[in-house]
Amino acid sequence: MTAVEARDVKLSFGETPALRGASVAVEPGEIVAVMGPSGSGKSTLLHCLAGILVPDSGEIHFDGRRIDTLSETRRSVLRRDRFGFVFQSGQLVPELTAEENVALPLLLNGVKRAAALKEARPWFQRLDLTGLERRRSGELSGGQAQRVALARGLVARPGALFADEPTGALDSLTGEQVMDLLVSSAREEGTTVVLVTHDARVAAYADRQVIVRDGKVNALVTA
Ligand SMILES: Nc1ncnc2c1ncn2[C@@H]1O[C@H](COP(=O)(O)OP(=O)(O)OP(=O)(O)O)[C@@H](O)[C@H]1O
Repeated sequence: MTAVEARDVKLSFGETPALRGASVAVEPGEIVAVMGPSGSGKSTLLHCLAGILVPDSGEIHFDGRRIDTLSETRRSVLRRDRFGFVFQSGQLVPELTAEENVALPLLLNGVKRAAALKEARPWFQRLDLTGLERRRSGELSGGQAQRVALARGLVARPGALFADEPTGALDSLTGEQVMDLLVSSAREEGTTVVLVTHDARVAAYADRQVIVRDGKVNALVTA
């Protein structure tokens, strides 16, 4: 059984076809990098796989279950309970401390504040963020903020982590540190990862790379 799968997915924004029959199947625990030129449909594919966008046709499956036919409410519950997300930058809540940001998915899942913060704290050591628990996002470097975002993406032990250019705003050394930690944490947790990047060095951390071109996944490269 695949963990995350798109079958012949088509999606247009008005007159613009973003996906023209995209298929990809990700195994449980696999880390797949989605590469391809700008505008080829990478983010749209990620958003379809994560149940954010609903394709015009085709199917999306998670853990053997079709998810594109679920209601918006059920998809949003699925995203909250089973998926983690890391985006390019700026996605921490500025009013919250770093540890509150990490605890956020647990709080949204109904975990009590003290218990959520207790679960959040070990991630600071794991992701080399010790001492930064009480800082707000404005007081963190770009790399620190991305590691906080990564901790937040993984804290609720999601079945799948969806990352869209998670190192896009970082210099290459900082980006590699974030990727190292993303890959090692995902492997320890057995989390399936779908990662959009146009950086070949970032994609090299994945088990497998797929290339999106003109809205189709038309090339497979084994890393
Ligand atoms: N919300 C939207 N409304 C209209 N058109 C959109 C929207 N989102 C994406 N598109 C169009 O769909 C196509 C695919 O976009 P997408 O963002 O998936 O590409 P991408 O490969 O992720 O690009 P990039 O690498 O530049 O982020 C592009 O032609 C884009 O202009």
